[in-house]
Amino acid sequence: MSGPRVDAKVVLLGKEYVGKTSLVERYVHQRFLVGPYQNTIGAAFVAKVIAVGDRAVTLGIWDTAGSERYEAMSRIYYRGARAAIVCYDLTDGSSFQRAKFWVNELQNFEENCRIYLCGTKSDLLEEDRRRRGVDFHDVQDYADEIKAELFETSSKTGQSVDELFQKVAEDYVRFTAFQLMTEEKGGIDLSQKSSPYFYSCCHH
Ligand SMILES: Nc1nc2c(ncn2[C@@H]2O[C@H](COP(=O)(O)OP(=O)(O)OP(=O)(O)O)[C@@H](O)[C@H]2O)c(=O)[nH]1
Repeated sequence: MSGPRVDAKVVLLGKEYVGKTSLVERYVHQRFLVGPYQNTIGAAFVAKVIAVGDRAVTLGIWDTAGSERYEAMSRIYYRGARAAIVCYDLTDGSSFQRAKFWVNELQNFEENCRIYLCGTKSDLLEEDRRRRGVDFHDVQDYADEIKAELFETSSKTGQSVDELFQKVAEDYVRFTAFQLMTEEKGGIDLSQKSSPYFYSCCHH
C-alpha cells in the first residue's frame, strides 16, 4: 500500500504562540481547540488534498515549533519547501519582527520558496481595533517589497484560512505545471521509509 504522494511541501514558520498549529487545525479539521496553550515540540506533519480546477493537489504541511530553542530544527523543515506561510500575531509587534527574520532566511537559503505572510488572530481585532499591534499598510508595503502574498486570518472564526491554503495550492499549480509535466518524479512517495519526508514527528 502506498502512502500519500506530496505534490507541494508547505512549511509554517513564526514566533511561538502566533497560532501556527491553530491555523493547521482550522484548515485540516475545521476546528478551533480551546484549552491551555501547548507549544509544538519539533514539528508536526499533515497532508491534505485540495482541488485546483479539476486537479487534486496534495499539500504536505509542516507545522514547526516557534520557540527559538527549536530554530535549528525549523531550518531543516523549510528545506525544499515550495511555499512558506510566515505567521505573525496581529496583536503582537514583536512577532512581526520574528516573521521578518524567517523571510530573510528563506530569501537567503530557499529562493524557490514562495512566501505568504499571515497575520493571525484577526478576531481579536474585530473585538477591539486598539489591539492591533502591526500596522496593515506597513505589512502590505513589506509584502510588496518581498513579493509575498498577505493574508489576515482567524483560526477561531475561520476567516481567510481556506483562502490562504487555496492560494498556496493554486500558485503551486500555476508555477510548477511545466516542471510537473516534464519531471519524471513530480512528488515524493511517503511510503518509502528512506524518504526525508518520512520523519516521525512529535507535537504537543
Ligand atoms: N483568538 C484567537 N486565538 C488564537 C488564534 N489562533 C491561535 N490562538 C491562540 O493562541 C495560542 C497559541 O496558538 P498555537 O496555535 O498553539 O500557536 P503556535 O504558533 O503553534 O505556537 P508554537 O507551537 O509554540 O510555535 C493558543 O492559546 C490559541 O488558542 C485565533 O485565530 N484567534
